[in-house]
Amino acid sequence: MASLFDPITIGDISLSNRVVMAPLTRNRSPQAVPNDLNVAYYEQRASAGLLITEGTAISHQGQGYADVPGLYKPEALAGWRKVTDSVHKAGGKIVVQMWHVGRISHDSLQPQGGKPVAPSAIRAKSKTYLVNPDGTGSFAETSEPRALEPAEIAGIVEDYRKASRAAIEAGFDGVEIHAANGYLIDQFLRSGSNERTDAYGGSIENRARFLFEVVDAVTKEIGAGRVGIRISPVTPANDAFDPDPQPLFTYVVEGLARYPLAYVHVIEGATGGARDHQQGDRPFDYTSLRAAYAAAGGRAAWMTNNGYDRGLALKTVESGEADLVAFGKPFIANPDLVRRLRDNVALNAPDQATFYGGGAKGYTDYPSLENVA
Ligand SMILES: C=C(C(=O)O)c1ccccc1
Repeated sequence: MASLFDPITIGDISLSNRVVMAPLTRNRSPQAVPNDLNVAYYEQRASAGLLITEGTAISHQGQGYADVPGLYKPEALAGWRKVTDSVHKAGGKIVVQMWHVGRISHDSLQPQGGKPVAPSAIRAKSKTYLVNPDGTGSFAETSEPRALEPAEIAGIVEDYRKASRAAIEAGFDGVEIHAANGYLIDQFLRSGSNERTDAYGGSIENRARFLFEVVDAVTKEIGAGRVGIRISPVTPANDAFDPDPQPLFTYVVEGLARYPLAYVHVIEGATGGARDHQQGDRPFDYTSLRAAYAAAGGRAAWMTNNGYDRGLALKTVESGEADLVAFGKPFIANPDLVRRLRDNVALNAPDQATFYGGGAKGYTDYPSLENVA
């Protein structure tokens, strides 16, 4: 029977424990370039079995929020190299979450102030984070997107491939493909955001086509053992919707089973919200999802996320329901979360007011136990 604190090897990546820092957008990398404050933030949390970086844009077009990092500028890759070197020196492992936001963006953030791109020209009822001329941050309505021309899609797949190569060259142990939370790949998957009538729309197979083109390109480029993928079958985040998620995501995981991936990362319920959130007329069956993955030959580690506390995480790993558990907000406020979970020590409470934007306050100033001893 495995414990949350046991080592595990996921694909080509050996981890010292099964506590994962979930990707957390913090909007503290102006010009999309990781800086020394970001280095300190990740280094402080290097005792995690695995760090997954905040969403990191694969291209300027894939950028949807102010001050999030990228993988598409040489200076950004140099900044990430400082992060990966410091995390490795501290004994940690880190993968970068590769992100294309699709329609969850704003004209002011897009190349030449153009429209964000999406499977279809359907505006999301959602908001994005902008930095005002006076430096203050605020959330604004996402802009009306334009539908991608079929000929443009191969270029975005190429951007994922290039970003995955750049990630390895910047010292990352691997990448996570962001296929969750109503961003571009998820926009293709869900019928609520994909009304295409070409080979990328309509049937489940067609709506999943873009996802598998990305998985194919990235695993061929850096090896499947360095690739994880994040999915969120029923999240309503960013206006994501599909009335029948069970067959859709069963098809997705059965396809993922063809690749010897490092891990599959599943957000259970509404991201940051109710674990029992459902879309359509029946509760989503996560046990069946994993069973379908295994029945199709899938052997990658299974990582779960969303609203886990210590007790549920211990039970979930000990029961074998999951191999790893990812924690978001608890890692914001507890750089030494692994030690606190292991020793069953009270957690610092996160300060929601400093989640997005700003500097060290609410970012690198949360105390570790050694600071308070
Ligand atoms: C990358 C995000 C996600 O996956 O939901 C994100 C972006 C902005 C705020 C919170 C989360």
